[in-house]
Amino acid sequence: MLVTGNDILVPARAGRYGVPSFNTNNMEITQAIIHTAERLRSPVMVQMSEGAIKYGGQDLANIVKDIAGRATIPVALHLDHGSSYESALKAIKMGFTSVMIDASHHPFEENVRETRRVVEAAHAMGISVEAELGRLGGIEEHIVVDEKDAFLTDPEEAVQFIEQTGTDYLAIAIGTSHGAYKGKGRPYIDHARIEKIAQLTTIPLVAHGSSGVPAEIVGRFRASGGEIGDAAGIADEDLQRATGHGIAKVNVDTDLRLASTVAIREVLQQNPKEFDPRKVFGPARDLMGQIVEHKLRVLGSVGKA
Ligand SMILES: O=C(COP(=O)(O)O)N(O)CCCOP(=O)(O)O
Ligand SMILES: [Zn+2]
Repeated sequence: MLVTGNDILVPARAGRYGVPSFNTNNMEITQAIIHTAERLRSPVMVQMSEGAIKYGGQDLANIVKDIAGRATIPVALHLDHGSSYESALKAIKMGFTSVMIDASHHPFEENVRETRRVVEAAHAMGISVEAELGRLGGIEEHIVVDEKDAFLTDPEEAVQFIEQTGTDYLAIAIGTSHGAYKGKGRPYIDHARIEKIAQLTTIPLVAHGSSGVPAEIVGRFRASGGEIGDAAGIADEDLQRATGHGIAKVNVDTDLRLASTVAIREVLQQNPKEFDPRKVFGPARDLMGQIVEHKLRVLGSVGKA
């Protein structure tokens, strides 16, 4: 059933498990996410960025809402990285049940103002809100403190921000970053910072940039003709530690992108005569389903629905 983000994330924070929020850009990705979560009795969030809305629009939102609405598990449709009040309102009109306003690149006061505006409007319509404080970016473990503090989320500021905005959940910068290159080797995650923020706050916390970029998928990506550099993702153990300390929403996009591309490349390479799209997109859906299953198990949300 289609629910709000709070319906999923408040229990997750209380239960000290994480719920993945997977990005979607088409029907097969959406099916892989929701059908796998339903099979494993897990709540799940499906998110569309502004790029996905540009690409699939109301058609794609309707596919997500329809599959979510018929599912027997809680599913939220979330706007990822909404860049403005207008973008958040547009998503709510499209039927999203959770919206992010990402004003983290603005100074604190402006971020508060922008976020509070969206919170007031969204709450009036029963929609949950995610905001962001601090800026994503991989950090090298040896990085000097003041530089690291320059963009990681300050725990005291987080308390102020939540009080002043009323946001339902908060994306925090803790060393993760978007994409396939999250640092040299195992990215450094500032667990002390997560635990400090969790001690001072009660709302669900969000980790962006949480794809694992599994070596096996990267190897198959290369073997099937893909070009990718020194890719690295977030270790499962880091996610498990973080979800035990307040992280309730875990964003994953890159892993699904890599898996779908690997499956498509492999099918076309091994079957040069193939041109039935179902024979190409079907295996992509299956491999993405395996990625979804792994994440649900790592984050501990299996059986929570
Ligand atoms: O946190 C993440 C993804 O993290 P990941 O790269 O580690 O999967 N996201 O919010 C996904 C952002 C996707 O935006 P766009 O559709 O514009 O490319
Ligand atoms: Zn993100």
